[in-house]
Amino acid sequence: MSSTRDATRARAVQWFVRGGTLRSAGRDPVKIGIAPIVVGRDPSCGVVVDDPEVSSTHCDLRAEGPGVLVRDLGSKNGTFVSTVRIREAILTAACAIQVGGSVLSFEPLDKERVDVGFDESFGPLIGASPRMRHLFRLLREVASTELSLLITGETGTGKELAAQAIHDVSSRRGGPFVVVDCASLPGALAESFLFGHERGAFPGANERRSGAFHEANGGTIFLDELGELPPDLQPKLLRALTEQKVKRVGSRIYEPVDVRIIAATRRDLGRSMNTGRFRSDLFFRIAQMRIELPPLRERREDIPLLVERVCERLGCPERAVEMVNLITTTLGQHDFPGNVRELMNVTSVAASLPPGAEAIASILPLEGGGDVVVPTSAFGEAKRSAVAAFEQRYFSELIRATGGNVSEMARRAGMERHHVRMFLRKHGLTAKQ
Ligand SMILES: Nc1ncnc2c1ncn2[C@@H]1O[C@H](COP(=O)(O)OP(=O)(O)OP(=O)(O)O)[C@@H](O)[C@H]1O
Repeated sequence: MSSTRDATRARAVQWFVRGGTLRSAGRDPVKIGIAPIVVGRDPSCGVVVDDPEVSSTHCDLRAEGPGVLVRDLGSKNGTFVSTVRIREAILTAACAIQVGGSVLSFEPLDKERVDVGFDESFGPLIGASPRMRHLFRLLREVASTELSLLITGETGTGKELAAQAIHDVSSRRGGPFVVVDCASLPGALAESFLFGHERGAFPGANERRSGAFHEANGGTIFLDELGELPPDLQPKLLRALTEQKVKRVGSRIYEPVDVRIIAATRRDLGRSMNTGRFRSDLFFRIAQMRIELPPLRERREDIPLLVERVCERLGCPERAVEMVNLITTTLGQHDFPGNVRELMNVTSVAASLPPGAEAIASILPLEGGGDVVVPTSAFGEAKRSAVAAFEQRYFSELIRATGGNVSEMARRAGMERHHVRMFLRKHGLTAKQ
């Protein structure tokens, strides 16, 4: 470990999580560990509840540090913990969980130490937190299999990077890695884009074309934003995955393809399944293994390592200590909605200014600017007004720093352009100066 790292990072800690046991009538108890267990009516769920009032994917449970996190997945009739309807809750004591007309009983287990290993990277992904180190171990294990994977996580958590890294160490690394953004599939041509077409299949189809699945033959196809896949394509994709064969538009012949699927989504697909937007059979076919990339705010221990990496990349490793101190003190409470992308952008901008420059402080998304908090109003109200003041300052400063260029603002903030515009509208700010 380098001296810079010694100076900026705490040493590795062990990770303790507290799981539990879930019992349902007539079934063996199920142990809840770090991997999420879905409760629902769908036969592929980890805990199947045969009750018409239970949604196909009703809720899920997984072990976290303090206890078991239970989340309702947008079920029709709700999830209740000891008669209280919840969206999510941490269970630390024995309780009853009601789903539809059925009651499951939960019992916590003692805390268990999770073997997280010492690797602080997997390909280009880095992280020092126990959660990320545990994930790197998991990624290494699944990379050597042929399982299809679903990677979930907020924007900027490294989903695409993880998919590419898995491909790069898998036995398919000699083959292609083809990225398909399901959110921008070209309308009526989406099927042809994925599976190809025959000459004359539709107006403008002047020649026979291969699709993304043909291009990925022998390699990996990465389906980004899977939740946006148009509903009419979902059964066709399911068939392609199940049979490992695809049919070009305008053809009757199924051609074999040898492709591994990795998909990613920011959208909560549990909710999409319950509203009928996403097919549960396709979900369970793709999510043979699920990988969840945690938001940066839940693994702040990663910040120093990521900041160091940016300084190294920019060719100024000697500024790592200064940057880590600056960012951890100034952004200690910041939620990082743009996650690692946002942190890396903020660090790059700050490190590109001369040491000690006053401008550094002004480009950081300051947390209330160090204002003294006087608790004169209720917490919720005080927090709302502090957040609103922060947003106002952050976006005003961003307009100033970028000359009002929305694409640049989105890049620096680690957000989509439409989110930037939403904040500008909310605070009556105008982009172009
Ligand atoms: N753990 C990490 N280590 C190093 N770099 C990371 C890590 N996580 C994210 N990044 C960086 O953050 C940026 C965003 O990563 P990526 O595009 O993989 O995120 P994503 O989750 O796919 O985002 P989106 O949902 O917005 O497409 C990239 O520049 C990537 O290099």
